[in-house]
Amino acid sequence: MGGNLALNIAENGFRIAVYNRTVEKTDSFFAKAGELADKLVPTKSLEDFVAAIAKPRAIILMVPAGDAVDAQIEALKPLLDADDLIIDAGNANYHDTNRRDAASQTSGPRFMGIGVSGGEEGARFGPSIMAGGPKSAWDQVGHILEAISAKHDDVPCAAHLGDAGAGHLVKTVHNGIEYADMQMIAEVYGVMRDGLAMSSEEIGKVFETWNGGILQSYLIEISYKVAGTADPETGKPMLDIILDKAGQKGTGRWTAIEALMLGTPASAIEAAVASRNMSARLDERKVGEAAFGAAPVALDKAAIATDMLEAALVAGKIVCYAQGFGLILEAAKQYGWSMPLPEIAKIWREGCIIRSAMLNDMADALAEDPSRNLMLAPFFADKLKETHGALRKVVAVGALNGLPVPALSAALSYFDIMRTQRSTANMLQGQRDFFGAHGFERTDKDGSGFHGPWAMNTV
Ligand SMILES: NC(=O)C1=CN([C@@H]2O[C@H](COP(=O)(O)OP(=O)(O)OC[C@H]3O[C@@H](n4cnc5c(N)ncnc54)[C@H](OP(=O)(O)O)[C@@H]3O)[C@@H](O)[C@H]2O)C=CC1
Ligand SMILES: O=C(CO)[C@H](O)[C@H](O)COP(=O)(O)O
Repeated sequence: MGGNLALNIAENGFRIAVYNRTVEKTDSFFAKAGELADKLVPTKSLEDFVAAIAKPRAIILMVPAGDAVDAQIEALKPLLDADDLIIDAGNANYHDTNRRDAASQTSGPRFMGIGVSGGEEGARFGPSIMAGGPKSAWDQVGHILEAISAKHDDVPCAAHLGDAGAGHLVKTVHNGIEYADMQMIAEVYGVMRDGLAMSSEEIGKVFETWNGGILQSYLIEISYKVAGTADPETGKPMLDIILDKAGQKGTGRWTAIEALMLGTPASAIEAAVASRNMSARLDERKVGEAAFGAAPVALDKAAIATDMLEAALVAGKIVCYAQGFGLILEAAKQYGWSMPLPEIAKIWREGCIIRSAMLNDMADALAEDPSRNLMLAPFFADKLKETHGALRKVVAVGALNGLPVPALSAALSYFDIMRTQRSTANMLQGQRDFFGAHGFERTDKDGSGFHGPWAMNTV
């Protein structure tokens, strides 16, 4: 990622010094830089690297999140001036970014956290960039970040979103949405593979068709490419060769943790994280299959049409984005960050992993009213009215036939709960008051702290 960002910066006309702790990697990177070599200054020590940069310096770190970032900051600090700027462009936990931002304000150098999305290709040719930190830092480097970012109709997909960890929080939620979007695609893949006995190639063709419609997105595009690719070694579909154990580096989990901490619902994202955790327990799943038999039951071909799966995905996707934007809104309130929601939707339209046609409509809907639940914006409310029946059918057919659809199911439950005024939480409040005298509000009177007659009944 770091090497590709450096090449992107060089290609946009900025001279850039580069350093990697493994010197041979810097040498081979420089040797392969071709005509961009003129704009690159390879260095072999941190001292040489710092000396090669014009003051006030701006340094981008692209190393694994956590201890490596702290270690790199500590190594750089004695070599830098107070008005120099360190930019952490990795997938940092935003609480770490808040901490590093606070520390930088007492002793310098200045600090900025930016989220970069788009994978290696995005880093090289135009990622989406979510920046947080002091406005003065954005004023120093914003023009470079905008130049290297992806463009949507010539508009840069890079923006300053707020102070301290605001950029990394938005990148984390981006990844949480990425997890849910990917999981829901995997779930409809499962219905087609195990329920409808479709081949990988057939499923790939369905995804390809969907990519021409409302679901047009990078993730649907790569899904049809993954489904349609054969293993060069065996000639079998790649999907039949890839082990069904999903990895994760932590950003999806951080999103779920953050939602729980902020008390905002992100159930589709939580289901996606839990699904990756379950997928990783292959040994336990083998024992489970031996004990109970595999869950999936083949469906009658007429039980579900692929159009219905497409509509279910549309509904699920709207809910998952509504939850993601709701989480960003809640964090913005908590930290007093500006967090321009329409701007966030706009910078996700190109360059990043969750780029999709729907983000255009989301940007418009959030511009109308950023604090409204996205599913209530007229455009998305109409889409949900058209598609929630399909979501219900897919979840029901899945449940009845052992085809797990946890993220779609979580999305449906959220939709049903959030459109129902009278929930079942009165029972929870009654239980809480019974065992702990926690008190409740009444439907027929103002005020709080009312109690039921339980003590009397149990004496
Ligand atoms: N891969 C992706 O698609 C994306 C990754 N990211 C984020 O970007 C960051 C980098 O990821 P990526 O490029 O994929 O990772 P890589 O593992 O490919 O590269 C990591 C880099 O960090 C260096 N490094 C590792 N540990 C240390 C350390 N303790 N001190 C100093 N340098 C260290 C490595 O040096 P050496 O070569 O010597 O090992 C290498 O240059 C991560 O935070 C990741 O989450 C963000 C968006 C997308
Ligand atoms: O940030 C990214 C894309 O936006 C990275 O690709 C990220 O590492 C993917 O997350 P995970 O490894 O947990 O699936």
